[in-house]
Amino acid sequence: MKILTAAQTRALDQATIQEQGITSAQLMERAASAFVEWLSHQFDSNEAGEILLLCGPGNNGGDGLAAARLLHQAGYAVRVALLPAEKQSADWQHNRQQLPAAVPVAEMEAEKLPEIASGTLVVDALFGTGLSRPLEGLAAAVVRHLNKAQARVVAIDLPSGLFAEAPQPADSAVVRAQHTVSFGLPKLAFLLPQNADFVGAWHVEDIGLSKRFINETATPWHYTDAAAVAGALPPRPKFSHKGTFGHALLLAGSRGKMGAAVLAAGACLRGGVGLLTAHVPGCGYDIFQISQPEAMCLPDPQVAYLSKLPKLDAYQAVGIGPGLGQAEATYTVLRKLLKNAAKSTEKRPTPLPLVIDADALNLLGSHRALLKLLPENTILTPHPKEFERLTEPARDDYHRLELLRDFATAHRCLVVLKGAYTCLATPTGELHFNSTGNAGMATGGSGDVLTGVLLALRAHAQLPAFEAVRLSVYAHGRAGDLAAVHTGQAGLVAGDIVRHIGPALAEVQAQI
Ligand SMILES: NC(=O)C1=CN([C@@H]2O[C@H](COP(=O)(O)OP(=O)(O)OC[C@H]3O[C@@H](n4cnc5c(N)ncnc54)[C@H](OP(=O)(O)O)[C@@H]3O)[C@@H](O)[C@H]2O)[C@@H](O)CC1
Ligand SMILES: [K+]
Repeated sequence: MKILTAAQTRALDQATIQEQGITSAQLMERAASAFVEWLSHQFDSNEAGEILLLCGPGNNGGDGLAAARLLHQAGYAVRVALLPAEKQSADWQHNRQQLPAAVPVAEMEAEKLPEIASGTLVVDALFGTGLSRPLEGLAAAVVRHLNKAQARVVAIDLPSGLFAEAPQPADSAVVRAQHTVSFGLPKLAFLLPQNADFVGAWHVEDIGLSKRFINETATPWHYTDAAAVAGALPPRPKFSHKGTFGHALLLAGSRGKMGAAVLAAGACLRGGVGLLTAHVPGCGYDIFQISQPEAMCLPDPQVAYLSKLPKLDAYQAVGIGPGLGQAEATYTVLRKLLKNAAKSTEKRPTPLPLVIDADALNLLGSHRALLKLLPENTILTPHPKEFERLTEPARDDYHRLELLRDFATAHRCLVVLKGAYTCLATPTGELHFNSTGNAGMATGGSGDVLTGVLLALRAHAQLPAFEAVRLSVYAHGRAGDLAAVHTGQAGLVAGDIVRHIGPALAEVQAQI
């Protein structure tokens, strides 16, 4: 699913109106009906009580006025508070005229802000994508008044005061909504942690916007939903054998952190790899062999950490990092791996696919000269702190996305920035936000599991790099969601994610 800017969204409205031969008031009616349908599913008229709709002067306010009429007609008790302005949009005026006289309407004033009793259901229809500057004066006072009340707030399209794709100055007034109901496509602002308290739970309602316009409009931002990955995993041919799905090498573990190696290996096996060999420090040999009998194991001559790089000829992908530690000898292993993976051979004309995680990322951060050795299409999986060590501290979440995009394009690699909406940056500068996963996955070992899935799907001969990474991230989150059904979020551990990778991948497997 694409994510568009506010300006592109306005053009999308216009394209829809022209293409479908409807008026802008009819499109507004669709938006308001979709909103009212969502609201009435959520709250019946008893639960809702008297609903207060705060309406601004533009089309967001127009949506609010149309919603007030539809709610009134559906038997809800409503009252409207208008934000005074010099001019109102044409569709606002149309819907103001259509509002039945039985609906109480008041104009807000600085000294006469609407009373909002605790628990009141408030619809925020002050400003949407037309916000052109931070709120001040009466508008800011209304928003602060609303945020102080103990109200249940549902925002139409965007919480008022929030820009759709840019940061607002610190301390500016923004509505804190429990729910945001938007139309057609999600907005970039919904996906960033710094906006979580404003946006609340967000929902996107279909209002029949022009598919042609969406297809033809270029954007760097994408949202990976079920439709984006449906059928992405090729079916396993009947006459396949273990060689068909690649042989992966995992370099992982150090004394006290063998669990990371075991989890990554388990995830790689459940991710469908044909063969897996793990290279682990001597102290991890028994641990690994006993806990992963399906994998092969090469012990390093060093007991506590990795000091040698095995020959790479037999492998289709290599993962390095989980539980690795940052010993000097291990840094040498990483440097050698980057150099050898980049070399083309007769059997392998392109670089050997690599997945770099955890301490291998920290080693890259502390030896940045290694960055220029990264083979094309290498996958890096930092969390925000690890990413900062590779680049610089970000001013805010929007700046972090810029840094992410710059890093992926400069180093021609795929960077998976882990978080609630894990963001995959591609060498061409696209950003793909993942839709699956839950807060239960914020637990030790989750990242090691992702590395294992990535390793399996990168070893898969039929999956190009980008598809393999997007699918791995999606399936990892989905496995966490399936696991949480049984464990609850608090009870979820990384091993539960491993056990649900198979079912998650089965959901996205192409059917023939
Ligand atoms: N996308 C869709 O598919 C559909 C979208 N629809 C809806 O339309 C909404 C967008 O409507 P919109 O363009 O009229 O903008 P909106 O947010 O109402 O505000 C504009 C007004 O606010 C003013 N203003 C701006 N900033 C201000 C400030 N800081 N302080 C004070 N004033 C400020 C601005 O004035 P100006 O900037 O010109 O001074 C102008 O008067 C969209 O979010 C969705 O709800 C649906 O109806 C149909 C389907
Ligand atoms: K709003």
